[in-house]
Amino acid sequence: MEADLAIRVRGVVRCFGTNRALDGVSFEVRRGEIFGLLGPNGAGKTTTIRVLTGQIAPQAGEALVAGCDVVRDRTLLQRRIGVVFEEQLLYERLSARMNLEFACGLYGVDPSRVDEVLELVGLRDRAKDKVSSFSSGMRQRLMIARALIHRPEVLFLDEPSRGLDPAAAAVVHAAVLELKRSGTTILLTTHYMEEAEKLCDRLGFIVRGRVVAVGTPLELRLRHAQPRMRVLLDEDLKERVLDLDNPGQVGQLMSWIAGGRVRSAHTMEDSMADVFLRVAGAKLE
Ligand SMILES: Nc1ncnc2c1ncn2[C@@H]1O[C@H](COP(=O)(O)OP(=O)(O)OP(=O)(O)O)[C@@H](O)[C@H]1O
Repeated sequence: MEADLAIRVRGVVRCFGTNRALDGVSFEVRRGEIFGLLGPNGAGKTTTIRVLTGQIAPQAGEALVAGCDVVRDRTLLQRRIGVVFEEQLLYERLSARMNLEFACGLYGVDPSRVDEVLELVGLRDRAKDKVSSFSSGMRQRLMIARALIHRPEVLFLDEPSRGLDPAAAAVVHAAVLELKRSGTTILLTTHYMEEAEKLCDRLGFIVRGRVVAVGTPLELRLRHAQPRMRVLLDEDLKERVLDLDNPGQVGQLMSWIAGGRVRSAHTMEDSMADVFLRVAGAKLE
């Protein structure tokens, strides 16, 4: 695998019965980047993570993660990756510190690592508190801390802000960015487009088990965004949205301007959700 790649996925297929959950997934993640896999419910995000973390085997294709083949080198893979899934549990009646010391024991890591990971996720001052007193955001950060105990090269986060309010999500985002600074490669899944755009260096759009577009948020916008203009006419003050790629609509706008009928005209920026829908829609047609 090329030295600057942390993940390389080629043509991965995974079926559940007759359902092709992954239908030839291919993408690459560079070392040290935050890569976001974006897609609607059932697109195959969680299944991709389960394949890349060695939990289920692909039926075709290959995937390399942190230099390990996810099928042949599963044991070594477990030492090189960390995973946070929604359904994972913490020990509610134990303190944050004890949860992490327990994880140190599992991985044979010196307990002095606990303070480092607590610091990374901003939970050092809550170390002694029982998990049962933690908010959802704090639990999420503790799960991230636990996944980091053995200094994984690649961290997988499945829907890291699912169910969190914007303030709690922002704290989780800060922890993810801090990790990136420490050199960890992060692959996260989400269906929150705006969050992905803010947090990720590059995004992959996944639709029906295929990665249909990959790029930086800016690249995806430049490639797929549609220039539009919001126009208000003097006569009825009703807002009209014009597609500037459509010559007929541009002609219409010119004639309104020439006739002195335009009260105001503003260009509109597509949201990442608009960009996604355009790419996904084109692939589904
Ligand atoms: N263990 C399983 N058994 C049967 N079908 C499964 C299993 N896991 C996933 N699937 C199916 O595979 C497809 C992809 O599911 P997956 O959970 O990967 O999607 P997702 O993109 O993570 O969706 P969500 O955003 O809802 O979590 C879906 O059609 C799902 O029903």
